[in-house]
Amino acid sequence: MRSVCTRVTVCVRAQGPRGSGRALCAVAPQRALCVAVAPGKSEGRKGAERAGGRVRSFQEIPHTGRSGLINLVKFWREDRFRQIHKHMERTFNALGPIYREHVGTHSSVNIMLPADIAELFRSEGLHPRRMTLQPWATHRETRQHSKGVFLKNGEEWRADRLLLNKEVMMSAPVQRFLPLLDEVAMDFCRMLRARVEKEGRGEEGKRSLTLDPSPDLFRFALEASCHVIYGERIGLFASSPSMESQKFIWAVERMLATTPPLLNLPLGAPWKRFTAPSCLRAHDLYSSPLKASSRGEDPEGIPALSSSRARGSEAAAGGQYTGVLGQLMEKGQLSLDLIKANVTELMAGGVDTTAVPLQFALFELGRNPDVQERVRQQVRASWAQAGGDSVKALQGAPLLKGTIKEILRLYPVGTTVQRYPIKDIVLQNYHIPAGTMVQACLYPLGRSAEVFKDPHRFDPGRWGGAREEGQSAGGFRSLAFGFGARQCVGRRIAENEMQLLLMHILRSFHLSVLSSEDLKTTCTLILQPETPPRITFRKL
Ligand code: HEM
Repeated sequence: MRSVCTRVTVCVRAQGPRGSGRALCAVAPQRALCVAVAPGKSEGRKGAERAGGRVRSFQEIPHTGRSGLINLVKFWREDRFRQIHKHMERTFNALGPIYREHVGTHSSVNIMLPADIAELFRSEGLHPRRMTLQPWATHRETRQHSKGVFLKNGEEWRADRLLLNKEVMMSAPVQRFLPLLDEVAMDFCRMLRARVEKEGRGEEGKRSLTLDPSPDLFRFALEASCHVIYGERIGLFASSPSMESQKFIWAVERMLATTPPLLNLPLGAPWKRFTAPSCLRAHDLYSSPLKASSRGEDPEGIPALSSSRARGSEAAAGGQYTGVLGQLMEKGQLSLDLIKANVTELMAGGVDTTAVPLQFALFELGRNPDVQERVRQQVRASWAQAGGDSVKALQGAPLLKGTIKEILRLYPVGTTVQRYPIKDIVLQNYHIPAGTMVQACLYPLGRSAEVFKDPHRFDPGRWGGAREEGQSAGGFRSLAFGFGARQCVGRRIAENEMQLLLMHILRSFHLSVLSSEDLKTTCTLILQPETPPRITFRKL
């Protein structure tokens, strides 16, 4: 063993509301400490070969400090939770492509190279237990979660997930809900155009306005999710949303706000806040359409949504699309409790996950005018060819898809994807026992020069056609939505929602930013800008 001076890293597991393997909050204390590093630690596969074919033991994996307790204390004291992505990047640079972390009672093995990630996913690892967000979840379940009890990807989960996939992942339902997303995206642009015209500067018809679009993007994502999930608009772009919509928005906001603390500390104060009367009311309200429909009576408080149920059956009879909820209820294959759970999870997972990458996308397009123009040209050509049909136009503009992939490469919403291999595996020629928590670290992967040519360049074209980097070298480079049976169930909603919005924005506005400095980012539940970027929208 040799030893090098590096910073100690501490991590804790914090699974996201999407079951998304929001993996780590970590800390790199400022004081440099000496940590043991195994031979060959930074030499990757070459080092492994030099070990003479012997598979090295788990203990030999380079690590960031042995005492979980000390690490945990430092972790809290130094408040490094928020810089976990940067910390991981630094640690890989210091220790090589695999390292262990130990904090409190949690430990993980971290990897970042596509070949290792492929090996991990092929090993059919178990997924961290899907976090139970529903208000009707028992406290016992949450305790189990905190103790690290994990469910297998068992039959019950799989059956539930396959039914859900039929409503949100497969091509036929996606084609049916695309117009719903498109309607919201067009409304967003209409609203923004009116605002630029009213509040902007410059001559009429060419005015520009600089603003922080994050609150509007949040409203867009919430409105779009509701439209797809409930088949109903909640009126967030209306000049004055109805009282019922306001209550619903409040309920969703409360649910989103009270969930994150639970993920790290399921017991104690955060749990009390989560179950506090006001919050429970929020949850009740939030799920009341379902509760009421299960009682066979009109739900109180949310006429907009209750009427949607009534209209839903009429619409269904007329062959109209009734939203994911309507479809699940009509088909009746899932119990009402499971429908509630899934709808809650879709709502919890579907708002900031898309609103935040859209902030990054507007920023990157704004600071890369040439790229912006290339994407716009393609969008315009495709729009003209599609005769103004948004859904067809999307297909003819692959740079939009490339833009989203590129944004998620540079700014992955969840910084890691986690698995527990069900059998022993070998990574970087180290033995990894079954049941070890292994994390694919997406932020360092996306910014690695070993994996991407010129990784800091924003280049949506790198994902297109023959040049597609993700494919050309064996894949496992674009993993923001996870992988396999457990991949993000909202993926098709998210991809299409973001692409449609960007398409309409690029048709309507030229984007620029005041400063092209890199954005400072922070990792709370998801990776986001420390301060939302201000964007200048100039009417085209
Ligand atoms: C850019 C947007 C998004 C990203 C990057 C993202 C990312 C992820 C990731 C990494 C996972 C875990 C996958 C795995 O472990 O293999 C996940 C799971 C999940 N996501 Fe997303 N997500 C996004 C948007 C959404 C949206 C819009 C929804 C809902 C409409 C959603 C709902 C979920 C749910 C319910 C799960 C758990 C699935 C399961 O375990 O069965 N996500 N997401």
